[in-house]
Amino acid sequence: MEHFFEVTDIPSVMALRERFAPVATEMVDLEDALLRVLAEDFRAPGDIPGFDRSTMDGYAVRADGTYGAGEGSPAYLNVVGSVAMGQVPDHRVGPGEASRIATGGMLPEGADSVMMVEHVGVLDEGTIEVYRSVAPGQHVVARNEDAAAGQVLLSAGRRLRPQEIGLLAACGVGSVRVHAMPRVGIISSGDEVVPVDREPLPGQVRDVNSLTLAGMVRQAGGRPQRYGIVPDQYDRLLDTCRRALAETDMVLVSGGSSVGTRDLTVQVLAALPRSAILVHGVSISPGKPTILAQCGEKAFWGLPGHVTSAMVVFTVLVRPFLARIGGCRSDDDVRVRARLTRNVASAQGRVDFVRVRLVRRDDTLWAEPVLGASGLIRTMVAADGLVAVDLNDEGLEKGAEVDVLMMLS
Ligand SMILES: Nc1nc2c(c(=O)[nH]1)N[C@H]1C(S)=C(S)[C@@H](COP(=O)(O)OP(=O)(O)OC[C@H]3O[C@@H](n4cnc5c(N)ncnc54)[C@H](O)[C@@H]3O)O[C@H]1N2
Ligand code: MOO
Repeated sequence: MEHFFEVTDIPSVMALRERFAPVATEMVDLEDALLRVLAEDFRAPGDIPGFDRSTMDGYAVRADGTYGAGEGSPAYLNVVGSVAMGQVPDHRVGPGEASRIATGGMLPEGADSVMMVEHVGVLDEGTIEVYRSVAPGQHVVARNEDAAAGQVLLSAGRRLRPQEIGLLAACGVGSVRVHAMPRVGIISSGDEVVPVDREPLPGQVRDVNSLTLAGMVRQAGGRPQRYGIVPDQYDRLLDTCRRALAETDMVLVSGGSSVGTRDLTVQVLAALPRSAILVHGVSISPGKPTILAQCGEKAFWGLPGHVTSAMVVFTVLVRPFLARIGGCRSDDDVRVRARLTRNVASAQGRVDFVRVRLVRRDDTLWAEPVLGASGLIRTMVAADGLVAVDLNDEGLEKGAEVDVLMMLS
């Protein structure tokens, strides 16, 4: 009987991440920093906005001079000047005084709040009456409210979204140190696999995995590098794997990861320079025949050939490793809560990943299992995410609340 591999559970695979160090860093212009991973803590170089700033059109005032003011008992203030936008006011505001100010203007010395123009009556050029009271700080953004000088605003390992780029821009940063985008080599293997532009003969299939995996690498902030399709020949596979290993930071080879006579991947990975097989078989479904080798400092994955299995393994296992070598310390996973539309059966001793489609009905988000073999790409096309049925569960019941791990779009 064919000896099958020992399986490793998901937490044990995840613990292996620390064997792989983040890739080098580089400086990029702020304009090119979107979705890159910050390589060092970023501290505010000064207070932002740097001056007390009005958030309304109106009059800069001293709050204590407005206390008790109302429609029937207005407070009277002398207008001592106007604040020009983008300039330091040339006057101060004393007791019983006010200064005209627009949204974004710098508060004159002495003023601590802003009275909205709607709550003011102009009596003459130099006098207003105010019909409300304001509290100190009302309608004002303080000089260090966005950031105080020296404060750590962004920690290393953070993926930069448009708002983080905006914060860096507000701090006057023109370029920023980020981790390089990890290069990920992608190899498809199998005598039956043909390029997408070729008409498959009976028994052949077009190469799907090169494209799906390249797309997922990109979504995860990596740079895919494709090495095409290699037939089930030891020397040719070894040669291509060696080249990919030398030229990239992590490699994925799909197909041939199981235990069939032509499943060469594990032998090839074991023959790579400074290689150790860390995992051959993971207690998940789909995706059990997954291999993880360490070749020198780099991770080399053997993914199942089945198109859905390869995508599930990427989502559940490879992506966290890619995040790690990309220097990312935040969890990029997006999960939503939903209720199952039907019972889901599962085997004990492995984590089953059920593909689900999300449907909103009666104000409830429902997860509807998508059925079909793991060799069918249409099941992934129909799915919005994955629901994990735990190692010790025999299944989940209709109506059960579940976490849906979303496939990124
Ligand atoms: N006796 C057993 N047989 C199998 C087991 C098992 O436990 N015992 N596991 C099954 C599972 S689960 C999977 S998944 C597959 C994984 O097998 P391999 O990783 O060795 O993959 P292949 O046999 O090479 O291919 C599987 C399937 O996928 C197609 N394929 C391969 N590459 C591509 C590609 N780039 N694009 C599209 N389709 C691809 C290939 O033609 C096969 O149909 O093993 C089971 N067997
Ligand atoms: O792992 Mo296989 O991927 O169950 O289809």
